[in-house]
Amino acid sequence: MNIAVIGTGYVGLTSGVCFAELGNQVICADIDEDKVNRLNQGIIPIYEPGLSELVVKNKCLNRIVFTTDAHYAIIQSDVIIIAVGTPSLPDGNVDLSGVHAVAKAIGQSINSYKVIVNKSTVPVGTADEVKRIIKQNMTDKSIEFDVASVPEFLKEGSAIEDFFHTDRVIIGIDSPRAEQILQELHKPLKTTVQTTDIRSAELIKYASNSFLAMKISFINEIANIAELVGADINEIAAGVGLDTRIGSKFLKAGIGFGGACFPKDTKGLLKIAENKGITFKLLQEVINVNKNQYQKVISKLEEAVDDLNAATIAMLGISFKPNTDDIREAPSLNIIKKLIAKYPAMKLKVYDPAAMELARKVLGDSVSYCQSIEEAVTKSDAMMIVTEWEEIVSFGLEKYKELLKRPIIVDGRNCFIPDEAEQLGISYYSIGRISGVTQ
Ligand SMILES: NC(=O)C1=CN([C@@H]2O[C@H](COP(=O)(O)OP(=O)(O)OC[C@H]3O[C@@H](n4cnc5c(N)ncnc54)[C@H](O)[C@@H]3O)[C@@H](O)[C@H]2O)C=CC1
Ligand SMILES: O=C(O)[C@H]1O[C@H](OP(=O)(O)OP(=O)(O)OC[C@H]2O[C@@H](n3ccc(=O)[nH]c3=O)[C@H](O)[C@@H]2O)[C@H](O)[C@@H](O)[C@@H]1O
Repeated sequence: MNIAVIGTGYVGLTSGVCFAELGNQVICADIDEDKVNRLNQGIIPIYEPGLSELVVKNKCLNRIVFTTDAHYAIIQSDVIIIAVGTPSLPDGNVDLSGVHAVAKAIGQSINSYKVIVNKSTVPVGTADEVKRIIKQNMTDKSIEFDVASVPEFLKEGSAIEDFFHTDRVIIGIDSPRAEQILQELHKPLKTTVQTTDIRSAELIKYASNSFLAMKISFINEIANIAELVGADINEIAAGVGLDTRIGSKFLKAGIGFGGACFPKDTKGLLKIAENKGITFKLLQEVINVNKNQYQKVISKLEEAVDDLNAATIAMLGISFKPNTDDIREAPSLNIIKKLIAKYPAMKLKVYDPAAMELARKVLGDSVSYCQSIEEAVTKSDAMMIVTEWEEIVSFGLEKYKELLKRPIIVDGRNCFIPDEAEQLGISYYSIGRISGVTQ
């Protein structure tokens, strides 16, 4: 099948190259000239395991090309996937300007029957708007087209794995002709395909992300109770998760959810409801709990270190989760901002296996950047773990103890067992567990 993907970010690039890998001809278009130039040289603009190899392979096989020319991408293709960003506006509503711009471009360029697939996360009713904008901009009004909603469920850090082994494909559609094409396109994924009406598909995406966010805020609230009553949140999550009606995933307590999607999509759903006169109080609380959760590591650091203004603190992990360089809405940024404001003389040494370049752009010279865990931790008065990268966990408690000036670890991701830290003489503070403080 000939496919155009408009918007070559985390979703567009991943789905574009995965559809190419399945044997389709894919043209990826993006307005970011620099990104397209780099992709044409085989340079991948994001850190995503396995992505580079797949792009290089499919470029060599001439199954994927990158261009800034959306017109070219549109006229060459039978299926056009919209995968542009849909960030939050200051009032929490969703910024659809990118989606609208693509719809206009499709209307202006459409030359034959196309299926337009919206993969961006968009409020209910957007497919209708896309249809209207395309029609408005068509010169030959006799050309037929269909609009579908096929939301994306991949996670950053495991995007390729998630694409090929997704739990489900949701096809929101109102035309048998388009449905057949999209069934055919997704057939090689050998997964459950649910076809539904377009509006339900659009809402399935927000409901899914908000439900997962709710699980995280719920377990974080239980963690806060566990800490006060002397229980262990990891044990609790394991026990609760054994109930298959609840499930064991997304019950990891920590410093709250970040990233480009949960914070944006929970706010987005709140607005979708509000615009229909509904106050989604439960979701509002999910957001409220998350807003405070990052402060846990700060209060624990304050408890552990007397004079933070005179201290050198190592911070390990900046990305919003491991295996990505994405720092959008990362809890690390809030932690850093707050610590700097409260303790202007504190020396903050940061290290992340992949996100240093992006962090530098956002944080400037407000922190010291380190090339390695060793550099960050050596002679620091305490360290914080903010992202549970494998490199950071496998470094091991013994080595941390050896390098730190004072053996204090504030772990926002529960990477270690408190008793083991205590046995090594480390003052270990984690989330939802009794702190193994040694004097
Ligand atoms: N990042 C993720 O893990 C997931 C994201 N989503 C959703 O997918 C959508 C895209 O997200 P990301 O890939 O993270 O965004 P991104 O910000 O990484 O990429 C968006 C791309 O679209 C390009 N773009 C913007 N306007 C354009 C236009 N008019 N024409 C052509 N290109 C244009 C930008 O230059 C950028 O390269 C969002 O709605 C997001 O909520 C859904 C599932 C997973
Ligand atoms: O719409 C999207 O963009 C995507 O959003 C999330 O994917 P992603 O944001 O990449 O990453 P997650 O693994 O979901 O993690 C999100 C945040 O929640 C946190 N988290 C996750 C799981 C958990 O148990 N505890 C927890 O604190 C992570 O540290 C991270 O900050 C969803 O998991 C994807 O299904 C969805 O497609």
